[in-house]
Amino acid sequence: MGTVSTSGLRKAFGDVQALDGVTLEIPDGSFFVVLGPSGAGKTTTLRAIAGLERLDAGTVHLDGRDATHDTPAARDLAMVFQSYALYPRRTAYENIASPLRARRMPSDEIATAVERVAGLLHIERLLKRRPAQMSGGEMQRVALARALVRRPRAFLMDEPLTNLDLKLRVEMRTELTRIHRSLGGTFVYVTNDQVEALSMADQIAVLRDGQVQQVGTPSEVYQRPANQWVAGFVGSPRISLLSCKASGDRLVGSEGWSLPRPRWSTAEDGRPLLLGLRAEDLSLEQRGAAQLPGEIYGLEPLGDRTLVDVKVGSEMLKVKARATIGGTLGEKLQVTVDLDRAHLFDADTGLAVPRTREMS
Ligand SMILES: Nc1ncnc2c1ncn2[C@@H]1O[C@H](COP(=O)(O)OP(=O)(O)OP(=O)(O)O)[C@@H](O)[C@H]1O
Repeated sequence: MGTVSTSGLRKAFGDVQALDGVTLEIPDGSFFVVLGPSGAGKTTTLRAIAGLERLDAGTVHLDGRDATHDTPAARDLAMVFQSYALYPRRTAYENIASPLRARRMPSDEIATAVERVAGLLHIERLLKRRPAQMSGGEMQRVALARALVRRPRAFLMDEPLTNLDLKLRVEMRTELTRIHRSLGGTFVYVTNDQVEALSMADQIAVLRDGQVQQVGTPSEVYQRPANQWVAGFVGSPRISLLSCKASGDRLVGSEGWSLPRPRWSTAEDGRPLLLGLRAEDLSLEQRGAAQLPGEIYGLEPLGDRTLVDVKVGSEMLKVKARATIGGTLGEKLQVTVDLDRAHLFDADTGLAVPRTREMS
């Protein structure tokens, strides 16, 4: 088993409220990602689970049992840090074997376990080398292998791919999800990289200023962000937001535009709203009744497509268009909006406007 739950974790460092009531239910066997910007409290959450942080309030339960006052060792969790923290004088084999040696496992069993995990991480040929003879990416794999060689209750990983170059990072994302599937343990993985979170997680908890903003599957967090902040943090390019109000069967923009009111919207007439539109839900092709008038402000060719900045009054939309799009700066055009995929947020609270049940 490897269920991890936290309830109302609070921790202040001087004036900084690093954790402000963090409650998480991490199911056994899940790949659970804690996502948030720098300073959100991700590392502190992980350290609290590991027993490395003295909490001001809150509890940590492991497999349903209160472990709040257990020592780190008694919790039986393996932690991988951003820095590899390998023993410099030991070979990769000895580094990976060290947690098993500490548990006095017989050496033939250790050899089998190290070979198995080395195979999983494709590092068989590195086993005789010392850290100084390895690249950063290789050391990172050895550090992961050292954590994965045991079968702890759960694996806690703090941005373990941060020090890798982009190509290796992308490869390791696939590797880690594959390893998770073949090992089947609980992974609690901290990152500030939303692509990493969306591509690897079963469940994502989005953290900001020590508070959980939303917990959900990657598609829930992306397609049904709980609030304007999550909508802006998850997704690249960033979601565009236009101020508007609902009025009868129309949405009326502060910049003078008007769109049919989305069928799913429960927004109250006259209340200040923000219409959230992702770049892929906008098009420069003329179809349908939902169109916004604007002018081209910028063109960013990305190879397979072009990102177009369109000015709508004083507000800006990012549109994902075909690579072959023509168009010149200042050109007037209409942007087609996929209203079923649009988002509405209350401009005062930032909370997503609830959707009618049949459209949710
Ligand atoms: N030992 C400490 N002493 C003082 N302040 C701390 C300490 N540890 C963390 N903090 C503060 O608590 C807040 C949360 O820090 P934490 O490291 O948990 O954030 P994070 O989300 O992991 O950020 P990053 O992505 O930059 O690692 C930050 O404002 C940080 O400066």
